[in-house]
Amino acid sequence: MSTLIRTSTELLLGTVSNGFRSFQEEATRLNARSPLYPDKHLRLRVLATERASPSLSRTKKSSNKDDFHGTLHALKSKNRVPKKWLGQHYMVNNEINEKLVECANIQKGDIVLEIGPGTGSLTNSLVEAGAHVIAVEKDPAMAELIMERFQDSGLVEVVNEDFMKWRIRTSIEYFRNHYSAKGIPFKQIKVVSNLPFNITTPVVKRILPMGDIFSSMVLLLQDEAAYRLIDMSPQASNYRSISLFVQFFSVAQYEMKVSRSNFFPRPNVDGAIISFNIKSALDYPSVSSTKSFFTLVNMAFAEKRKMLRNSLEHKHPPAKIRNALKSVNLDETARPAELTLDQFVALYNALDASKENHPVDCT
Ligand SMILES: C[S@@+](CC[C@H](N)C(=O)[O-])C[C@H]1O[C@@H](n2cnc3c(N)ncnc32)[C@H](O)[C@@H]1O
Repeated sequence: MSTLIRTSTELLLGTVSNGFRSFQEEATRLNARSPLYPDKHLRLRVLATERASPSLSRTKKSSNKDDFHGTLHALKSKNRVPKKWLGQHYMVNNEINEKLVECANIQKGDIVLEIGPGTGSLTNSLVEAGAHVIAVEKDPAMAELIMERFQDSGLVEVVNEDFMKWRIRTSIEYFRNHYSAKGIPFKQIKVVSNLPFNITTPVVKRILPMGDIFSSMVLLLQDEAAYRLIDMSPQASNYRSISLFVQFFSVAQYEMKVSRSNFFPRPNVDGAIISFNIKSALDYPSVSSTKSFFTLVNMAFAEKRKMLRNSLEHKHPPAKIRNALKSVNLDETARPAELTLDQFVALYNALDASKENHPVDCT
């Protein structure tokens, strides 16, 4: 079973009115003395954020724990350095957190899985909406921070694990028992996360096929990745096998663009909010095996510009592919990016049916 860390002490941040000088002075002081800004490039980005985001500059005297200064203070409190390899770009605009909560339609009593809670700014908005949050954080320092922060809420369970290695089904079963022992009705889980950009696709691939556990997912991710996931129009430059995967398992929607100036440290790209309404298995397109369907799709897209009759030839003889293409009204020169999901399903089923009609001769 994964390490479950129950929260222990209340907020370490307090108010941020304890003598913060002007932002420029503070940033310069930290740059000189602390490993918080370990390199020149990061320091420059911090200053650029200040220049590009006057609304954040105005929050200098604010006591909001999740604004720019609150986040800086939380990180500084125990010398926590933003780790680039963990995608630690923290949200410093609470309006965006509230937008994520709104897109996920969080209601009191909902159970939410948050991947990468960081300093807990989104977690806090979820808790304020009345959700029970299971927060999976890879960085032990951030797990400890969030644990301390939400100790008294009784609404946050912190798991210090790499989400990519987290055993979802076993762990959710554990939480099902845990919540029912506390008299909390267990229902399908909503996923809400400001994701580290580098694990976007693997997270989507893990969550979407689990429609029996998860009902929806709202992600803040890299804008470019967002288009790759939701572009369902054949021939579009972003159209690829992951777009078909998303469409197969969910109904996805682009909600809004999020400027890079809302994060600290500021990333080199903008973000976007995408919501996924996760389908249950009954609503999947009809194929004999989702696994072998996606093997076919991936094989077809491995060389996107190649004709299907060539890219699928490792799996099926050319005549069989030609016949299958013809039987579903596709040109024999068709390429993968020209097919809709429905056409891929029809092609797969035609190839699958001809397999049944012509069993391999073993004599
Ligand atoms: C983009 S930050 C978001 C932090 C916070 N939710 C916010 O909105 O400010 C991503 C967070 O995910 C954590 N993280 C990175 N890789 C992870 C993984 N594989 N599993 C769980 N958490 C991860 C990072 O440590 C970081 O706290």
